[in-house]
Amino acid sequence: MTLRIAITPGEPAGIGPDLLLKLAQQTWDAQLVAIADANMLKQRAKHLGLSIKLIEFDQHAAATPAPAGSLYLHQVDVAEPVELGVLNDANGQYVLDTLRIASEKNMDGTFAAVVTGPVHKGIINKAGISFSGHTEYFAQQSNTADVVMMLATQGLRVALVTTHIPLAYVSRAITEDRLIKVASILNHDLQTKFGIEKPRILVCGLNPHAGEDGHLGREEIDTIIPTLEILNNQGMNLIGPLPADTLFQDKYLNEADAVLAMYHDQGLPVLKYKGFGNSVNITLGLPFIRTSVDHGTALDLAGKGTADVGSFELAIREAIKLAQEKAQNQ
Ligand SMILES: NC(=O)c1ccc[n+]([C@@H]2O[C@H](COP(=O)([O-])OP(=O)(O)OC[C@H]3O[C@@H](n4cnc5c(N)ncnc54)[C@H](O)[C@@H]3O)[C@@H](O)[C@H]2O)c1
Ligand SMILES: N[C@H](C(=O)O)[C@H](O)COP(=O)(O)O
Repeated sequence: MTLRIAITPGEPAGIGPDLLLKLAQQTWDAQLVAIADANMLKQRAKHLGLSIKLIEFDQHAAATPAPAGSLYLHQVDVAEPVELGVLNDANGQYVLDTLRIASEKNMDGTFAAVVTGPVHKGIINKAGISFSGHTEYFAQQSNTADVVMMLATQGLRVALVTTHIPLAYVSRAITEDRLIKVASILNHDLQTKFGIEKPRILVCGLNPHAGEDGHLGREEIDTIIPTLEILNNQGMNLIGPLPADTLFQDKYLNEADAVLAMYHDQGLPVLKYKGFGNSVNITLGLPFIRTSVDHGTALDLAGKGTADVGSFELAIREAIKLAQEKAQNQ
């Protein structure tokens, strides 16, 4: 059975459309459907010297993969013409509309997964729409209280307790409740989506040297250690809290299935240093499959044809793989 995968190229002035057009030059083992503006894609293809045939998406027709050099399209109009590398808040609503449609059509079963290209959070907010990231947006749209951001590259998976919040709020956001929910979703999805029977998860402390017995902060003693105890008593295999500056060594990572970091810039710089361009962002805990790139809009590279397709390609491959496994298990 051919599965349908929604693709949102993201910010139209960034590299998302370039990468999708490049990837549409090959054939895929799924029906990829771009949710985007046709004229914007055609103009970008022309600029990049790529040939592209856009095929109107009909969800009632049989799902078939597009031939190389073509792409199924669900039309969403940009509000204003797109200038390469130049953000325009008039198109903020367009970006959000592509995400809303992808979400709705994953929820109703039209698509088996969504792969998202990079969006610019700032310009969406400048357009008057409160937006902190796809992870939070899809959670809200699907009425899911708790989801987990996990990025994965060869040999390393990093999941986050907190995502796109100011650093000043992180300590307050690390509660027993949040830790239990995040660790449970991570543990469950490592078992069900990645086939790991009893995941071994390394948990970072929040403070330098995991708080140094309370001398450098008390979150470990007051919240993290007691919560890990509760979860380990329930059968999980959580190791920590460990000092985040030294846990990212092969001798620890080789024995682990994932690292749980307390906040965005504790875990992701390590992951991206190891695997930028070869990593995938997966939202765990959603009622549908969502993968994404490991990079942003790279406005400096839009239209140049030099942006690396590696992460977008991996995100599509991972979405297809997860969707095929889900279909087989249903
Ligand atoms: N998945 C997403 O939607 C996502 C992910 C990360 C950042 N962002 C957003 O992107 C915007 C810009 O963020 P940023 O400047 O911190 O990060 P960025 O990833 O856009 O750029 C950082 C650097 O990496 C380079 N780079 C990025 N992608 C590349 C690629 N595919 N090939 C080669 N080089 C690449 C850029 O040229 C730049 O030098 C922000 O609004 C941020 O929130 C979105
Ligand atoms: N935290 C992600 C990263 O650094 O790659 C990125 O901001 C995208 O997050 P969403 O998938 O929630 O938009």
